[in-house]
Amino acid sequence: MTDDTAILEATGIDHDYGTVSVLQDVSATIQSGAVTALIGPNGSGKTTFIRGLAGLHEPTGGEFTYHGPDTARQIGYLPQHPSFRPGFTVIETLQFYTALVGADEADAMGYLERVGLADAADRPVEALSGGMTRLLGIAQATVGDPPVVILDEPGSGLDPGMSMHVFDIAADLADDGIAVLLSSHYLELVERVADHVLVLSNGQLVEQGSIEQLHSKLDADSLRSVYETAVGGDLSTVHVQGERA
Ligand SMILES: Nc1ncnc2c1ncn2[C@@H]1O[C@H](COP(=O)(O)OP(=O)(O)OP(=O)(O)O)[C@@H](O)[C@H]1O
Repeated sequence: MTDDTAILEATGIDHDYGTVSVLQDVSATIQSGAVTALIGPNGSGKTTFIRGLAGLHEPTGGEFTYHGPDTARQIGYLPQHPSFRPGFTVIETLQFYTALVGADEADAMGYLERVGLADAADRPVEALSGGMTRLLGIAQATVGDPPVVILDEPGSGLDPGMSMHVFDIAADLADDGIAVLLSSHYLELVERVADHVLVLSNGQLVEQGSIEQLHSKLDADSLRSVYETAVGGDLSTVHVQGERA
């Protein structure tokens, strides 16, 4: 993995909400053919950074640069709380998204099969459980085969088997050459699939590297131990940025 494969780049990103600064000078690259994991405590700025990478909001400072091919869809995105327009079935919903990116509607079932949701194809989206809605969100993020797929907490709300399955999907996408960025609190699963890890704490990138590099740098034998050393402080308190916590 070298910078030659960097497809998405964040340079000196600052993000403020009003007077509250939640990201400070964050720089990172996302590589093709690799899973990059973004980890950090609640409120550390992961979703804010991810939404910026996905082009959903402008940073206060710095810039995001996309270096990839000029495809119909460049970045697929799973939001932290996916929701779909009621009144349509699962397959109709995915067919809508495939049509939107100019892909073949007949491919919709393939995207559903990949996330294990084919049996729910004819179910109305409002009848899906929380976990099934997230799986549909992951399928939606891959529609049109974008070269970058960004998944905000893909394992959240899924049972242990399905969360392992979605991390395996992320690894498979990377094996196919896609740049995958995911955020997660499931450190054991991150450790299993991530090629590169970004550790965000209190709005700053405090560590980054491969699992092996982080183990060796922080003299740690697990990602959990890397996390605890890198994040430090009181792990049982949410640090509310801009407030005294
Ligand atoms: N729209 C907003 N307006 C004001 N503050 C916001 C907004 N969105 C997020 N924040 C604040 O920015 C900080 C970072 O939030 P963010 O959602 O990026 O963190 P996170 O690392 O994704 O957290 P979690 O792991 O809990 O999902 C938090 O203090 C949050 O309250």
